[in-house]
Amino acid sequence: MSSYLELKNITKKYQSQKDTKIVLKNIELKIKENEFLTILGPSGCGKSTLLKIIAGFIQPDSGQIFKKEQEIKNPDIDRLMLFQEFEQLFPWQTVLDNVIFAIKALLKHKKIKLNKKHINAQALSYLKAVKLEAYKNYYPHQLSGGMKQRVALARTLAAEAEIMLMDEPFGSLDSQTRQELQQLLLEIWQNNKMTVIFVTHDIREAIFLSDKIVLMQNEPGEIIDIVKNKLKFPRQRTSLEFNQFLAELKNQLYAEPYKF
Ligand SMILES: Nc1ncnc2c1ncn2[C@@H]1O[C@H](COP(=O)(O)OP(=O)(O)OP(=O)(O)O)[C@@H](O)[C@H]1O
Repeated sequence: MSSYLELKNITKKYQSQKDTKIVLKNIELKIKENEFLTILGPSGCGKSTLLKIIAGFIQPDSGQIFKKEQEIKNPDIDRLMLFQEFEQLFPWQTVLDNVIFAIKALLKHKKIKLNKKHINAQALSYLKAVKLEAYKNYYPHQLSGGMKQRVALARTLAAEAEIMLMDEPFGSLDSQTRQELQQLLLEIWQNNKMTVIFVTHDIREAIFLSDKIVLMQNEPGEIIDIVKNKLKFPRQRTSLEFNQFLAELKNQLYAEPYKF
C-alpha cells in the first residue's frame, strides 16, 4: 500500500564561508494518514530543517516529498506549522479573533460563505477544545505561555490542517504545563482526524505522544532508526514499560550505555 506522505532521499546542505555542511543526508520516511510521528534527535541534527522542508518553507538540495503520490514543493493550507515561540499569535487581535482569522482563511480557500454567527460558534468550539473559552476576549499579552500555545493549537485546528507540523511547541513551558498540553494534544489528535509530525529532543515526550519515533543523529543529520511505539494508551510515565522503552531509546541515541 502506498503511503500518505513519503519523503524520498532528502538531502540539504548549507554553505558557510569555510565549507559546505550536510545538514540532512538521504532522509527516507513514510508516514501513514492520521499517524503521530515524532522526530527525535540531538540539537542541530536537522529536525527543524526537515520540518520546514515538509512545510515547503525551504527546498531540499535533492529528493522529493509526495502526498498521496503527488509531489509537494510549496507551502499549502493542508500543512500548518506550530512553533516553540509564544509570539505566533496576532497581538492586535483577541483570542477569539485569532481563531476566527483561521476559519475565514479556510472558508476563503474553500470558496464557502458562512455568516458571522456560525463563524463565531465554530471559533468558540475550537477554544472549548483547548479549554480557553473563558479567555475569548483576552489579548495575547494577557495570557501565559501555555495559554498562548493552546490558542495557537486552536487556530491550527480551526484551519483544519490535515498535517500538523509541530516544532518543539512545548519546549519553553514549565514541566507541569508541558505535561498538561501533551495530554491535551493527545486528546485533540484522538478526536480529530489529522497527521502529526512532532519534533522534540525530549525522549519522554516522544514516548508519551507518538505512534512512531524517528531517531536521528548529528553531523550529518541522518535517520538511525524508526521505532514503533507499542505502549498502549493511557501511557503512564512512571510505568516499567515506559521506562524500559526510555532506556532502549537512550541507548540507541547515545553512545554511553544507559541504565535506569
Ligand atoms: N539558514 C541556515 N543557514 C546555515 N545553516 C543553517 C541554517 N539553518 C540551520 N542551519 C544549520 O543546520 C543545522 C541543523 O539545524 P536545525 O535547526 O534543523 O537543527 P535541530 O535539530 O532542529 O536543532 P535544535 O534541536 O537545536 O532546534 C545546524 O547546524 C544549523 O546551524
